[in-house]
Amino acid sequence: MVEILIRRLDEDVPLPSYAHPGDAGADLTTTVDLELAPGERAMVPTGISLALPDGYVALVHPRSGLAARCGVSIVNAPGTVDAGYRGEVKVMLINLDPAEPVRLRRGDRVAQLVVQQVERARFVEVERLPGSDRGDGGYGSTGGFASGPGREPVTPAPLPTVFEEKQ
Ligand SMILES: O=c1ccn([C@H]2C[C@H](O)[C@@H](COP(=O)(O)OP(=O)(O)OP(=O)(O)O)O2)c(=O)[nH]1
Ligand SMILES: [Mg+2]
Repeated sequence: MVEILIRRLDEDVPLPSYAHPGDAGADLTTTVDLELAPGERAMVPTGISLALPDGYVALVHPRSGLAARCGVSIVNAPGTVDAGYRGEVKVMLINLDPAEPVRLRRGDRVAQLVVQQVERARFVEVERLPGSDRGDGGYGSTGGFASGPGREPVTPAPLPTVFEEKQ
């Protein structure tokens, strides 16, 4: 078990806690009351900052209960808390419900922190990559969608290039 140094930025803020032994995610709470209209997002403070050991990351994951009951998710899920980050951990909540606003109170559990070891990579540039069974097949290349064929992945339409004369 890894030890993580933690600072409370707000009195009474509970430390992240695992609801059950064996849980992967430790719950984070909001330090503010907030209301999110349908489609609205907010950067929600958790009142804690961390010093993760080198080689670790903390990922800010949504809670499935909030998602299932209220349609609340995290815009950048999972958020990445880098080992060197010493600022307040924040949660970018979004209300994806098309009709209902959602109200959250200070102390409500709004996200869960998953701590993981990470591998750092050295990126080695080459002219040609080694072949593989999959090759460049992706984005549904193996089939199996209920909607069947005929629906293509959405790709952005190119914007017309506008040249502005500089004076
Ligand atoms: O859900 C999140 C995501 C990020 N962070 C903090 C910790 C993280 O180390 C820092 C930067 O996050 P990220 O690298 O995802 O954002 P960026 O847009 O790349 O910003 P930067 O240029 O500061 O790296 O913001 C959070 O508190 N919560
Ligand atoms: Mg970054």
